[in-house]
Amino acid sequence: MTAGSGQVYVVTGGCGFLGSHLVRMLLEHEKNISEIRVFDLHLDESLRTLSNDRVRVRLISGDISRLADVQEALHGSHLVIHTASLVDVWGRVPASKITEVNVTGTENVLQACKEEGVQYLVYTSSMEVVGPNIHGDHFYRGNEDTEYRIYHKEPYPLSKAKAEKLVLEANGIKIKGGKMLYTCSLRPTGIYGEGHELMKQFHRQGLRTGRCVFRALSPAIEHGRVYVGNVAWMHLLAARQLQIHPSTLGGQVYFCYDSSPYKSYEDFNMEFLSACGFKIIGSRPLVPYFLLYLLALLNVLLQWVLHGFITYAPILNPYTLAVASTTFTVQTDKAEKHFGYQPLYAWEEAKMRTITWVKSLEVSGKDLKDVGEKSNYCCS
Ligand SMILES: NC(=O)c1ccc[n+]([C@@H]2O[C@H](COP(=O)([O-])OP(=O)(O)OC[C@H]3O[C@@H](n4cnc5c(N)ncnc54)[C@H](O)[C@@H]3O)[C@@H](O)[C@H]2O)c1
Ligand SMILES: C[C@@H](CO)CCC[C@@H](C)[C@H]1CC[C@H]2[C@@H]3[C@H](O)C=C4C[C@@H](O)CC[C@]4(C)[C@H]3CC[C@]12C
Repeated sequence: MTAGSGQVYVVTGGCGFLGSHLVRMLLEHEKNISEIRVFDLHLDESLRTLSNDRVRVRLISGDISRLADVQEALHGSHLVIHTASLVDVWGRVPASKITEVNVTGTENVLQACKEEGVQYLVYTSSMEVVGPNIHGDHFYRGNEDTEYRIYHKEPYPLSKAKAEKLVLEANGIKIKGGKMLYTCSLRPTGIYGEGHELMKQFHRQGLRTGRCVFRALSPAIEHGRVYVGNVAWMHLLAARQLQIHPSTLGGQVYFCYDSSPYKSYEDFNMEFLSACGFKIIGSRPLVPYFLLYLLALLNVLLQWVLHGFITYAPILNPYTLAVASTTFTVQTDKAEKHFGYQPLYAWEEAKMRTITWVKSLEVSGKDLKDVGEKSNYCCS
């Protein structure tokens, strides 16, 4: 059967940062679908207006950790792209909740595929299922076969690794109707682009310091980043090709990559923030690592003391510092070899799209008001 021809796709977490780009990507580039079911705990009603005379965008409110919700959403569908996840490395939610959503939620998706006879599942995993580990082992231009000392202690990476394992192990199981389930897993590195919540935080933080970013990380530490539009495009292609070549893609993992430059996390963010007059201060870290680590530990202590009163979840904690301070870059062409993936957006276009969006944060003025900025003050 050719891919498409009036198929029903389910996108779990379809109202999220990646999910919403994926819904728009499917609408624009997947010509053979008749319905996109956007399954999410928090619905973004604006997505409903994207329906057109060819494709219906159907918003379904539900909890991935409730099997009945997932079964109902998948009933009669052809393929699931499972992006729903609690993305938390800051201690905002309890570990049990992260496991409930990311692991039990994935178990529910697999169970529902089996019971509803859904043959194809593309899972949105993460670079974090590999690393970086907290030992500081660098992963330099690695690929899907690179040996690495994987060591997970934090709830989020643990949950993504467990979920991915479940998805890959489910490849080839018998489902209702005597057919087989085919699965594959995509591992984005740090995703950036329009709507990235963390970028909003960095922008707001920078406004508070007079558009100055004080360098805290070594510029020698490279972090792989990938544009959200290319991650969405890779998901679309994987979904399409999993149906045509299930024996090639089934049970496989693929890093998500594009031509975004390898840079330190801060220098990469400055590619966009500098277009708004932000300046990075210091050619090397302005504070020694041990002081940053002490600050990270203080944040953990404050989070513990304030627990129950307020949710104190600053960007910096020992885990995020460890990840930010360890090189993790991928260099692979497995997705190209297996299903013809080529980035849809070149770096320059991804950069300009992101800059346009970051600039829109200023136009809205909300951020400026929040931090009492009177003018476009630029530090020297
Ligand atoms: N953002 C990144 O840098 C990055 C990198 C690698 C992988 N990923 C993965 O990409 C996927 C999407 O991440 P994102 O950055 O778009 O996050 P996001 O938080 O913007 O989107 C996640 C979506 O899942 C939904 N969700 C959460 N709990 C749910 C539940 N119980 N039931 C139903 N829906 C629920 C949320 O409402 C949200 O819309 C995740 O699986 C994440 O692990 C993200
Ligand atoms: C020390 C600060 C001074 O500016 C900078 C801290 C940056 C960190 C908050 C981020 C550095 C690397 C990020 C992670 C990476 O991009 C990949 C991820 C995988 C994804 O599945 C979830 C998000 C994340 C863990 C991401 C989180 C933020 C960083 C640790």
